[in-house]
Amino acid sequence: MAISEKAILVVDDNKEILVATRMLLKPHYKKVMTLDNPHDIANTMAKQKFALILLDMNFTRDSTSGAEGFYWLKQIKTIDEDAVVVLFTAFGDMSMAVDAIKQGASDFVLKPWQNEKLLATVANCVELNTQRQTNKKLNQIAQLTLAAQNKPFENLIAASPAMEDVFQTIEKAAKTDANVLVLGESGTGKELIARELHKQSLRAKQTFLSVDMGTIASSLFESELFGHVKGAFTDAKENKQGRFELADDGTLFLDEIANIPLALQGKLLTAIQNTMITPVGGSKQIDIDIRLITATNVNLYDMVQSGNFRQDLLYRINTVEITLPPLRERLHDIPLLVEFYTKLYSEKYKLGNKFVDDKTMQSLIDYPWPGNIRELQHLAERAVILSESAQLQFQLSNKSTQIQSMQKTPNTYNLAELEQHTIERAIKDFKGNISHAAKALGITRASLYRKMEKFGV
Ligand SMILES: Nc1ncnc2c1ncn2[C@@H]1O[C@H](COP(=O)(O)OP(=O)(O)OP(=O)(O)O)[C@@H](O)[C@H]1O
Repeated sequence: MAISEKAILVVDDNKEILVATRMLLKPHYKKVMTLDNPHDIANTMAKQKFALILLDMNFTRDSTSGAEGFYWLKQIKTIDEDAVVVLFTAFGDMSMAVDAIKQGASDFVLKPWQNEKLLATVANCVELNTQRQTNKKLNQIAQLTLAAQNKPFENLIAASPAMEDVFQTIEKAAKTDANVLVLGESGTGKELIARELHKQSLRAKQTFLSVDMGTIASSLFESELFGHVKGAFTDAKENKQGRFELADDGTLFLDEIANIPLALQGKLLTAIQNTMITPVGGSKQIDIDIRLITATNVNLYDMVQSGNFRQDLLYRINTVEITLPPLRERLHDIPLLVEFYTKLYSEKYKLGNKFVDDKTMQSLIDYPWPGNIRELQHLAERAVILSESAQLQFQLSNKSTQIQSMQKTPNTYNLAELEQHTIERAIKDFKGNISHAAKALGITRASLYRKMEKFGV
């Protein structure tokens, strides 16, 4: 067995015992210290961290009660609550053993001991100490991560003046239960803002439930939002709670709110107004208490004008409105975001330190970022993976070529080129609304994003 680096302390007033334990343990543990006076425990513990303390129960001659052992056990635990202590005595009995464990000892050894047994007990307890230390470290890391995540604006990178108003509105609105509508182009961070509002709200410890209305088939909208009862329709084999009920007491974030069909908009309005829902096929109303945050990259006011969005619903959901500026209007943020994501992906893929030279950074600041922060994030990830040196190269798509290619149908039979062209055309025709473009293309939003990434659209 390899010699362990761990330190062990033995405390006993019988010097023969100290010599015997030292001889037994020394071949296995690098540091074995002994004390014949328990009053020296505090000083010794202050100088050295021990993986295990073997402690005698009875220090005064003729004493058999174990009271002294319990006293010193308590002192050790006061100094270090994680200390692993094994008590030994010549007069032990089971009830004393149980008491010792209750008071924080990890194990109990009877004198005279069998060498093998004592070594096994020591090895087990040293392992216990290692586990305790690891768990403590993990807990600390988890707490720090949680604290970092819960710090206001911790995950939001923004230093540009254009974002100052946004942060101020979040601070004012978060603590109220007001409904918030977040507007902004695709990829500007609307969901992140919704999460920030929740994090700073009085509901922070409750659920934050995000529902992307762009990915739910319109025939399932009502059941997804309000739930259904068994037998309500062919596939309704069980009662199912809807998103409103699942988010009860917390925050419900409805992304791509413009995708809700007119027929359901009235039901949504009633649910918000009455703070009650009725599952599909059910007759019982259920009270709900949610904070509603909605988001869209479509101009809802235009939709109201064209009769595609109910004005009364718009006025219900937009008590507070937050408009996120596109990245091209947040020039100060571009270098910060580039650095943030470069570091993140270099660490994630363990690719060492990467950097962006001034000329490249300037080209990133000048680039119009049609896909906003999502695009920057993807390009940074790709640059980190593909760059052969520490100096990063970004593959920015050329906007003018893009616009030209959008206008002409390519004279080719190449399927990939035709696919790219159709995707670009759909995005253009639906004015950047990814949900609508994906729907028209007959694919999901996630798959459209993947294809956009692949073609550098
Ligand atoms: N201020 C920011 N700092 C760091 N990362 C950000 C910031 N804003 C957005 N991001 C990142 O950009 C990506 C897109 O953000 P998000 O999904 O919130 O955008 P969105 O506006 O909701 O997009 P969509 O309209 O397509 O749903 C996410 O990975 C998010 O973490």
